[in-house]
Amino acid sequence: MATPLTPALPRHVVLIPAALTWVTAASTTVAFVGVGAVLDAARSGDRSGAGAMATVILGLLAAAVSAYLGSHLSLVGVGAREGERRDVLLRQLFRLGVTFRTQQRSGRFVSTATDGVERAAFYESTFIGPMIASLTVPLIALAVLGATVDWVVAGWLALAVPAIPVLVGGFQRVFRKVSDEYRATGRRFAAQFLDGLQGLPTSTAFHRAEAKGAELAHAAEQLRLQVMRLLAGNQLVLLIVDSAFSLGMVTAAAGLAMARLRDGAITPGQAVAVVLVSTVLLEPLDRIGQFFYVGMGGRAAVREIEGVLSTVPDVVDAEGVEAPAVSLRAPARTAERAASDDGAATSAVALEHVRFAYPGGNPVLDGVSLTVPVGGRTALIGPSGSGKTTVTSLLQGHLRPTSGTVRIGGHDLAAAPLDWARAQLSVVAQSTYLFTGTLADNLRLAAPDADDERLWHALAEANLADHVRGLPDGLATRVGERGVSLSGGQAQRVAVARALLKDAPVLVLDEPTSQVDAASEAALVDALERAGQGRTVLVVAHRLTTVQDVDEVIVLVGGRIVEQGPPERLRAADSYYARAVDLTSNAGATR
Ligand SMILES: Nc1ncnc2c1ncn2[C@@H]1O[C@H](COP(=O)(O)OP(=O)(O)OP(=O)(O)O)[C@@H](O)[C@H]1O
Repeated sequence: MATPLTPALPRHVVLIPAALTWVTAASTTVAFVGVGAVLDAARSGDRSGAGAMATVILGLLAAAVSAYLGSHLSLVGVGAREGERRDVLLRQLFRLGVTFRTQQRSGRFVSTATDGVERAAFYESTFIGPMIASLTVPLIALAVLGATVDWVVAGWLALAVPAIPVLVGGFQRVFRKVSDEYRATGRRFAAQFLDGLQGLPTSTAFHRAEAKGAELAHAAEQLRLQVMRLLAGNQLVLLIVDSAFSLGMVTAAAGLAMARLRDGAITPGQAVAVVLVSTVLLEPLDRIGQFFYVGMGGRAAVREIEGVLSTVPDVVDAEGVEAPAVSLRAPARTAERAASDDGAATSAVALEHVRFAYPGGNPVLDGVSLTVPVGGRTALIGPSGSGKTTVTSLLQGHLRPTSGTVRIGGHDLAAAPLDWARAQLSVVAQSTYLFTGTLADNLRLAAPDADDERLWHALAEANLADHVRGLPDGLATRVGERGVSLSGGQAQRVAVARALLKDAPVLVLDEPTSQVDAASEAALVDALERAGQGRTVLVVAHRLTTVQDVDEVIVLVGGRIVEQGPPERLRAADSYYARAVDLTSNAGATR
C-alpha cells in the first residue's frame, strides 16, 4: 500500500481569498484617488466632481463586497478543510493499527485531530491567501497610483515594498520555534489531561487525586505562559510594524506628496490621494500582524499533521495478496482432527521459529514454534511478561515477526490479506471496550446484520440474556460512557457474545478472566466453554480456571517454550504447569 499523502491544498482555497484581497486593495485605491479628484473638483468648482464622487462610492462598495466575500469564503473553506483533514487523519490512525496507540500517546493524537486540525484549517483558509496577496497588493496599489496620479511618487514609494517580505520572513523565523514549542506543549497537556482522567479512580484510591490535579494545573500554567509568549511576540510584530513602518511610510508619502505639489506635478487633491493610498500599502501588513498567531500556530499544526500522515504503518498488506481459499472450520470435536477434506487445513494457527522484539527493545520471543490444529484446544501459559500476549498480537497481524513465520490455516500471514486473517479469529481479551451506544450496537459490532433474535441467542450462550432482560431497555439499553455500567464480568460476557456473533473458526482467549471477580468467573468460564465448541481454541492464561479440557499445554518463559505436551503428562512431572495447577487449586480452596 502506498504511503498516504497529505491532501494537497486545493488551489482555490488560496487563490480566491488572494484575488479578493487584490480586488479590495485595487478598489480602495481607486476610491482614494477618487477622493482626491472630488477635492480638486470642489476647490475649482468643476462639474466633474459628480463623476469622481461616483468613482469613490463604487470603489468603496466594490471594496466592501470583496472584503466580505473574502472573509465569508475563507470561513466556508475552514469548515471543508477541517472535515477533510480529520477524515484523512482518522483513516491514517486505523491504517497505523493498534500498535500505534501504544507508541504514541492517545491524547497527543486527539489534540492533533481536534485543535491541531482546526488551527491548520484556519491557517490554510484565512492566512495563506491574504498573506500571498499582502506581498503583492502594494504593487497593485502603486500601479493604480502611478497610472492615475503620479509615477514618480509611486516609484519612490515602491522602494519600501521589498521591506515587507523581508520583515515577514524575519518574524516567521523568529516565531517558528516558539510556535512549535507551543503546539508541542499543547499536545503534551492534552495527553496528560486524558491520562489524569483515565487514571482518576487509581489516583483517588491512593489519595493522589489532589497531587495529580496540581500537576495538571502546573501543566496548564506552562501552556498559558507559552500562549502569552506567542501573543507577546504577536504584539511586538504589531508594534514594530504599526509604529515604525507605518509612521515611516505615511510620513514619506506625505513628504513626497508635498514635494511634488510644490513642483506643480500634482494637484492638492492628488497629494491627499497619495497619503490615503499609502495606508493601503500598510493594510496587508496590519493583517499579517493580526494573523501572526493564526499563521505561526497554524504552520506548526500543519507540520504536526504531516508528521502523523507520513508515519508508515508497521504492518500493511503486501502488494497483490489474495485471500486463500481454505476452511478452518473444525469438524465435530469427537471426530479426528486431521481433516483432509477439500481445501480444509490441518493447522489452524502456527508459529515457526518466531523471533520478535519491540522496536528498540530486547527480544520478547526467541525461536517460538507452536501449532494449534484445526479443532484443537491449546493453552499457552507462563509468567507475566513471558510473551503470551505478543503471540496473540502476531496471530492477529498487529505485529510482524522479526524472523520466522506466522501461519493461519497453513498460510504465511505475511502473504495473506490482514482482513482475511482477522476474519479467521475471534478474540476475547483481558478487558472489553464498550462503545457509547446501545447494547445492541455493541453486539452488532461483530455482526452488523444480525437481527434481535440472533443477538438474544448469543447473549443466552454467553450467560448474559437474563441480566439484559432485567435492564431498563433490554437490548436498547445504553451502555458505555453515557449509559449504564456493566460489571467487568458482564462486559467480558458481552465480548463472548460478540465472539459468538462473529462466528470465526478460531477463538483466541487472552486471559479473559484475569480481571473478573470469583463470583462472575464461573458464569464467564461456562460461557467461554460454550463459545469454544466446534472451534479451534488458543487460550492464554495466568490463572488456570480457563484451561479446562485442553489437548495441549505450552509453557512460555522468557520468550522460549520450556514445556509442551498433554496436560496429564505435564501434571505428572515436576513442571511449571503442575505447580501452576497446584497454586490454582489452593487458591480455589481458600475462596
Ligand atoms: N508495546 C510494547 N512495546 C515494548 N515492549 C512491550 C510492548 N508490549 C509488551 N512489551 C514487553 O514484551 C514483553 C512480553 O509482553 P507480553 O504482554 O507479551 O507478556 P505476557 O506474557 O502476555 O504478560 P502478562 O501475562 O503480564 O499479560 C514484556 O517484557 C513487555 O514489557
